[in-house]
Amino acid sequence: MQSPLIELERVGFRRQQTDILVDVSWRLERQRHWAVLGPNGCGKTTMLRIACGYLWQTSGTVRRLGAELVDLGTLRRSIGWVASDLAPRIPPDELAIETVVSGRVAQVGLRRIGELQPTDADFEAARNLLREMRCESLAEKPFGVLSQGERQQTLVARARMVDPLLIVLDEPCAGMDPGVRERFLAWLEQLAAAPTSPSLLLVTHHVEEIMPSFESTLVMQNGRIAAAGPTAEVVQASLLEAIYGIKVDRLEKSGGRLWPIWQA
Ligand SMILES: Nc1ncnc2c1ncn2[C@@H]1O[C@H](COP(=O)(O)OP(=O)(O)OP(=O)(O)O)[C@@H](O)[C@H]1O
Repeated sequence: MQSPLIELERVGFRRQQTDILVDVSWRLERQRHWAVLGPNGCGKTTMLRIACGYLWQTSGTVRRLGAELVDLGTLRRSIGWVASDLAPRIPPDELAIETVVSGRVAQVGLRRIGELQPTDADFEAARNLLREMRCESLAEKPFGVLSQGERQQTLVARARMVDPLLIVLDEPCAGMDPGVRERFLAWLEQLAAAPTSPSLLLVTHHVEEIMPSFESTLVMQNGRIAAAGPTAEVVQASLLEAIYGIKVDRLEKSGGRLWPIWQA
């Protein structure tokens, strides 16, 4: 049996006399998709940065790709990180296809790469990815003119250039209007349901963004795991009320998704 992609065992993270993560134990199996929920500042990003080897825990054990010590190069090629701090760093005049190709060397801005010149094969691979992900039409557009949804699609394609085992999407729908968001989520669901998809971790503040293929959900509160398991069991009105401190009138199911109706 293959080892889990990531295993956290009683992980803690402490900074400036403050416990940011406490006793976090969680396991991400290969080819599973998880959603991560939790109020602002509860430790979601910190936990994922530790899980992906961008930050080191101050207590507990983390196994990435089945080992406590993994070569950082291997780790970077195995995990794609798509977060809001990435898009502003992409040169606006860079073509989307170039942005995707830049994922090959995990560097932002293809034209700054210098010695590591991309090959025709890299461009072909990038174009194939965009085609497979049904966004080939973006290829020749400058990154700066893409919509929020198209930017996220391009960044996911970029993350896939190294054929990662896992892609982390940290609030990918932030700032999207409802139409852009729904189109992006439909596209994400197609990707998640495809047999070639890497594991996907979706951090979100909005329960309705948890698409049906995200069968598991992790909920954090105050640096601890409040619940983790099958989405349908974990995402309950009582839990949402407890973590967000606001009444839920009802939780409706539509299109395989859960939609909380918050009480005014
Ligand atoms: N290096 C650090 N030093 C001190 N405090 C930190 C550090 N990193 C994170 N924090 C604090 O830890 C808490 C958790 O931050 P984190 O970014 O993980 O939360 P989050 O759940 O991702 O929040 P959001 O939903 O707002 O993005 C926050 O209060 C943050 O200010």
